[in-house]
Amino acid sequence: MSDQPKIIYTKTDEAPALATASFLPIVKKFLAPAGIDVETRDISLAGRILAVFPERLKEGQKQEDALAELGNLVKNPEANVIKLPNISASVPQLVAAIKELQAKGYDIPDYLEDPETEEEKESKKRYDKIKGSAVNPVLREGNSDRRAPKPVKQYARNNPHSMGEWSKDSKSHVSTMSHGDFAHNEKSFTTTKDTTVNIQLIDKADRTHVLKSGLALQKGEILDATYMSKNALIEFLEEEIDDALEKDVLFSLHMKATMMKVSDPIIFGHAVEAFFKPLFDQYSSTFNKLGVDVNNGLGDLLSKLHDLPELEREEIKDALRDVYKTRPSLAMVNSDHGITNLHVPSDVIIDASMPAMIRNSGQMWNSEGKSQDTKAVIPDSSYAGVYDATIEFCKKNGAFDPTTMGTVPNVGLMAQKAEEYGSHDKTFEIGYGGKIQVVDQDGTVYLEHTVEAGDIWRACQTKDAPVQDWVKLAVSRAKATGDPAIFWLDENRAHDAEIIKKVNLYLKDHDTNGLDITIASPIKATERTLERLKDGLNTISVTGNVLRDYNTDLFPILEVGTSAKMLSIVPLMNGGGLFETGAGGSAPKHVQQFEQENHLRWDSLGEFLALAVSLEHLAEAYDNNKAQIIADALTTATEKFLTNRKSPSRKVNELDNRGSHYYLASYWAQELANQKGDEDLAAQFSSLANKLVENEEKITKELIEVQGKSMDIGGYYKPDADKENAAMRPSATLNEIIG
Ligand SMILES: NC(=O)C1=CN([C@@H]2O[C@H](COP(=O)(O)OP(=O)(O)OC[C@H]3O[C@@H](n4cnc5c(N)ncnc54)[C@H](OP(=O)(O)O)[C@@H]3O)[C@@H](O)[C@H]2O)C=CC1
Ligand SMILES: O=C(O)CCC(=O)C(=O)O
Ligand SMILES: [Mg+2]
Repeated sequence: MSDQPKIIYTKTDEAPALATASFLPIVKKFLAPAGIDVETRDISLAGRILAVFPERLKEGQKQEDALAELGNLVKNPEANVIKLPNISASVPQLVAAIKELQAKGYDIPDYLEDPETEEEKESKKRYDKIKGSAVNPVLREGNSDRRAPKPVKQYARNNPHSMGEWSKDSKSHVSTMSHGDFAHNEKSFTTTKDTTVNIQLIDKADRTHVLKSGLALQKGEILDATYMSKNALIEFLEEEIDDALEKDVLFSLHMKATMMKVSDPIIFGHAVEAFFKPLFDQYSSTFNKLGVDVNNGLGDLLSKLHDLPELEREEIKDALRDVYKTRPSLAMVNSDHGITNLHVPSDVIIDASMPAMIRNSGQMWNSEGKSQDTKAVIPDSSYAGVYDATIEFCKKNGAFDPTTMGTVPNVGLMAQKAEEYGSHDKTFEIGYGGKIQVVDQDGTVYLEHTVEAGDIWRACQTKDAPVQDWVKLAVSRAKATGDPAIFWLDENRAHDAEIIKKVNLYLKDHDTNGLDITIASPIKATERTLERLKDGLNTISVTGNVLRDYNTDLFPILEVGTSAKMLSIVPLMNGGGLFETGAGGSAPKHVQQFEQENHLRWDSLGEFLALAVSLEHLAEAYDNNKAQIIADALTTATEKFLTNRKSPSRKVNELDNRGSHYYLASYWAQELANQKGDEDLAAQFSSLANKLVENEEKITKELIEVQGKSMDIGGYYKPDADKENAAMRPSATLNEIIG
């Protein structure tokens, strides 16, 4: 380990990046007296794009590959990284970021869906690595421990967020496939030796197409493979579109096109085509000529129509209007601007979108901006049952009550790209019907499926060491809390059956005396957990990677209103710490509001919580008592911050993100000035505390006065740093105190 303790604070995108411009100077000021360096690394979407085209950029434009550097660091015991949410870019977002950078004078290539020259192919390859969820899987060299800290729960109990009422007659429901999907086609096995396999397709003419070669598998690793049948999917979508019309509910598709960056955009594209089928039947050749890519949503089609002569364009728009008349209403992302659920694949992301719907009485927004019962279409049935069970529970029991409900922390299997979220390089849209095989060098076939052209086939890996670490983490959380822990695993699912064997084996490595640790299928686990939750009881959900993602938005959003208030720790397998700030995303809607009226409603509570645990980790690793005292003071200050309700308001001309940072700083300095554990620190912080307290009125006035006007920070994906800093630090008085 190096002598100098260091915390890496990531620079990301959208609302969290704005918040960083205000909060980071405060962090640096408070950590310096303990000799702690705080360094930033740019892993924003724009930063990651620039980092991969150094040969095309001028000196001064080039950017280090910070993600690669951090990817190495997290395998190191000295890693201490605070990770804010970043954009997991869908193609429309990636293209928009490229355009902005090009306009700013960066000579980077276009993103071409169908590259022809070698150079174009190479550019696409680099962009495809940046696309989707490309940051988190690289940094997450550990499993996930996410929970609502006690003061956050207490705050929600005392100040409950709004919860939409549930009616027994609600028509809202989940629709999922009953055959032909990933869940039903899964096969799985555990390797008994280190080996290398190929994935190959033998077509009906007996030709062999190697889809992936040299895939290394470690002894004890679980490999599973499955596919989504294109025909079954389309049949399902068509039935559900008709059913939504008949039941008079909104049609809404819920996917994870960002993390499942290869499979889910294809499924999304099929939904767009199925929904607007009459349009595609009539104009498919025009759309082909225009290069419309349905996987990028209706938005892509509409923007490409601009390339047509006016007459032709208007004809198609009329035809589109006619289609809407014969279809069920679509759930809207933004009814004011006519943005539907099918416009952009990254607008409706299942982990956040389903809980938001459940919190809103099971309803989504229609084109008139009103709430309406909804059919939530989740094609693959592997995990859809969790939402179905929750919705049915709410119909029966009414909405949960945040003042009395319990809590559901999560211990998630995540390390080393576990399970589905690491499957992209092994996911293929099948070109020819035939047999797809996973085969080793000796010709032994481990897994085999018969597939048709257009099916989506994928393989997932789950290494053994992460499973051992996950079981250990589950036991340690169960011990620390005394709460029951349920492994959400379905013995009837091929992959889960392999995991269950390991769980039973590795539980024996631990003293589980007196602990309540069980295994139940996701649906049964949901039902049991919800019963307990309603009665004010806590249950740890121990899940695989996808349910980790789903549950850590679902329960927090019901319990405390948002997953931004979660403590989200990734104990790295090699001893370092990755501290994620909250469990949610980068809140694009907050940036829109900020640009319109200079009010940022982003709540940095997740950053405060992450910083405190990062400091505790550092204090222990470096035996640095000052760091521990600063961490304790931050924890107490955060509690006071909650009690005094200094979180940002949603409304303009009230305390926003920046004002909330002032209060945190003021409480933090007061705690440090008053503590007795380190006189030196107390002396250093006492004048700072006095200045912050004395200037409360002046500072908050300065911070609120600037609001109400539009704000331009010179870019969306790559704002102008000076403009951003000026915008996020508008109080001259506070700036002078913080320095
Ligand atoms: N860890 C990561 O890096 C993650 C990244 N993402 C990425 O983030 C982007 C947006 O994803 P999306 O699914 O819309 O989810 P978000 O979590 O960004 O937003 C959903 C809503 O949650 C509320 N919210 C989230 N965070 C905060 C906060 N700190 N303070 C107050 N409210 C908050 C907001 O509600 P309201 O509008 O009502 O204020 C927001 O609109 C995508 O690009 C996605 O890929 C998503 C998840 C995790
Ligand atoms: O990495 C991403 O794209 C999203 C991550 C996420 O939603 C989560 O970890 O909860
Ligand atoms: Mg998530």
